[in-house]
Amino acid sequence: MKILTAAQTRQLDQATLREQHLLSPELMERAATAFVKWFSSRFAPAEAGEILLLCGPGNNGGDGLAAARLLQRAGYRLRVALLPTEKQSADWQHNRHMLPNSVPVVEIGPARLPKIDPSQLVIDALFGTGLSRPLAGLAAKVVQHLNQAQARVVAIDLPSGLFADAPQPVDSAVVRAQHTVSFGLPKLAFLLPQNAELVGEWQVMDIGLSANFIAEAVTPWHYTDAATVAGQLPPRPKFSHKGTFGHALLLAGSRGKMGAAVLSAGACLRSGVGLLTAHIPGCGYDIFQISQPEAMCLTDKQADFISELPELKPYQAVAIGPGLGQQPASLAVLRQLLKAAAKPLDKTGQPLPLVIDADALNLLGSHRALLKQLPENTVLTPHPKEFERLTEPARDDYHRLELLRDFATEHRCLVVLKGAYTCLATPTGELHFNSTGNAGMATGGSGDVLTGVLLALRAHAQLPAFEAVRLGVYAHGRAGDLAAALTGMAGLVAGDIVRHLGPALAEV
Ligand SMILES: NC(=O)C1=CN([C@@H]2O[C@H](COP(=O)(O)OP(=O)(O)OC[C@H]3O[C@@H](n4cnc5c(N)ncnc54)[C@H](OP(=O)(O)O)[C@@H]3O)[C@@H](O)[C@H]2O)[C@@H](O)CC1
Ligand SMILES: [K+]
Repeated sequence: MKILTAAQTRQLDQATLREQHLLSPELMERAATAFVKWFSSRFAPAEAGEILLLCGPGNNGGDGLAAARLLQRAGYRLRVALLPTEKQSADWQHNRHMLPNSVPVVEIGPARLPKIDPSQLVIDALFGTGLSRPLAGLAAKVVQHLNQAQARVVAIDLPSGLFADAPQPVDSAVVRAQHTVSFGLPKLAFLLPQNAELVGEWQVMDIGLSANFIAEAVTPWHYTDAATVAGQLPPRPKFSHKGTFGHALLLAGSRGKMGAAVLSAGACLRSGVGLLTAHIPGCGYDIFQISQPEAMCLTDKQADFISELPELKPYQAVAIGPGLGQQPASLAVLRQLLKAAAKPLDKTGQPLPLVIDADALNLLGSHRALLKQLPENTVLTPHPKEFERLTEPARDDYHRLELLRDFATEHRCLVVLKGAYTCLATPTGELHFNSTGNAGMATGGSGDVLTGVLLALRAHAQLPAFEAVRLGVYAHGRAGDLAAALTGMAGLVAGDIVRHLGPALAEV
């Protein structure tokens, strides 16, 4: 699914009207109907009590007025407070005219701010994608008044005052919504941690916007959902054997961190790899062989950390990093690996697929000259702190996305920036936000599991690099969601994610 800018969203609106021969109030009616459908599925009239609808001057306010009419017809009680302005949009005027007289309407003034109880349900239809500057004056005052009231707020399309696709000036007034009900496609602002408390829980309602326009729209931003990855995992042919799905090598573990190697290996095995060999420090031999009998095991001459790179010929993909530690000898192994992987090992001429995680990323961060040696399409899986070590501290979430895009294009690699809506940056500068996963996955070992999944999918001969990583990120999150449905978020441990990888991959 694509994510468009606010400007593209307006063009999409117009394209839909032209293509479907609609009058613009008809599209607004669709939006309002979709909003009311969501609203009534969430709040019964008795629970909602008297709803306050805050209404701005543009089409967002128009959506609000149309929704007010539909809600009243559905048995809800409400009052409307209008933000005074010189001009209102044509569709606003149409819907103002259509609003029955039985709905009380008042005009807001500096000395006439609407009364809001903490228990009140407020619908925010002040501003949407047409926001052209930060809120000031009376509009800002209304937003501050609303936020102070600590009422339950449902925003139409966007929390008012929030830019859909651009950074927010510090201290600008933005509605804090518990729910945001948007139309057509998700907005970039919804996916950034800095906006989480403003947007609340969000959903996108389908209002039949032009599929042709969306297909042709150019955007670096994408959202990976179930439809995106459906059918992407190649079927396992009847006459396949374990060689068909690749032989993966995992370099992981050090004294006290063998769990990372075990989890990563388990995830790799559960993600369809043909064969897995792990190269681990000597101290981990019993731990590893007992807990992962399906994997083969090579032990390093060092007991506590990895100091040797095995012969790479047998392998179709290599992952390095989980629980690795940052010993100079392990750095030397990373160095040798990058050098060896860059030389094509087989007749395809492609470099050996690599997945780099955890301490291997930290080693890259402290020896940045090595970044120049990353083979094309190497997969890096940093969390924000690890990413900062590879680049620089980000001023805000938008700046971090810029850094991410620049890094992936400069080093021609696939970077998986982990977090809520994990963002995959590609060598061509696309950013793909993932839809699956939950806060229960913010737990030790979760990243090691992801590395194992990606290792398996990169070893798969029929999956191109980008598709493999996008699918792996999605399946990892989905496995976390399936696990959390059983354990709850607090009770979730990384091993639960491993146990649900099979069902998650079966779904796609
Ligand atoms: N596209 C779609 O798919 C669909 C879109 N739909 C709906 O339309 C919404 C977008 O509507 P919209 O374009 O009329 O913009 P909206 O946010 O209502 O405000 C514009 C007005 O606010 C003003 N204004 C701006 N900033 C301001 C500020 N800081 N302080 C004060 N004033 C400010 C601005 O004035 P100006 O910038 O011209 O000075 C103008 O008067 C969208 O969010 C969705 O709800 C659905 O109906 C159908 C499907
Ligand atoms: K709004």
